[in-house]
Amino acid sequence: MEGKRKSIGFTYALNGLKEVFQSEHNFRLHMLSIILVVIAGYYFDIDTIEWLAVIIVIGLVVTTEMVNTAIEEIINYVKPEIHPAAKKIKDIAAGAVLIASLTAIIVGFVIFIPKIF
Ligand SMILES: Nc1ncnc2c1ncn2[C@@H]1O[C@H](COP(=O)(O)OP(=O)(O)OP(=O)(O)O)[C@@H](O)[C@H]1O
Repeated sequence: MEGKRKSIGFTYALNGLKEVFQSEHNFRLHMLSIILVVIAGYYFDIDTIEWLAVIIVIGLVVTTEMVNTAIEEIINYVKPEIHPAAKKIKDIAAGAVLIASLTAIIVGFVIFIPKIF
């Protein structure tokens, strides 16, 4: 019973991933970037620590993107009209995605630039 409830919860979580993938252009771009980074990781034979850094920033970007999308959905649901508070909340959530993405870019540069040149 407990196991079944857990698997239903997992199905809902996967459904959330599918929702974001289908509705968010940015999320699909992030997925493409992840595929390219993983290919680059294998190509340049990065070490274990470098893989860990790559995996952590990928998790950070995907998580913030999903939380940002959930926040946007909440605002669109509770405050669909124009409101300064709605703007502030969405801008802050978008800022979190920007910080996560910049962190990922910096980590990517630190790992791959010395291997390319
Ligand atoms: N209800 C609102 N009231 C005031 N400003 C809003 C409102 N909804 C959106 N905005 C402004 O428009 C920006 C874009 O919001 P929107 O909901 O379109 O997200 P988005 O840019 O489409 O995000 P994504 O591309 O991740 O879906 C917000 O960051 C905010 O500045």
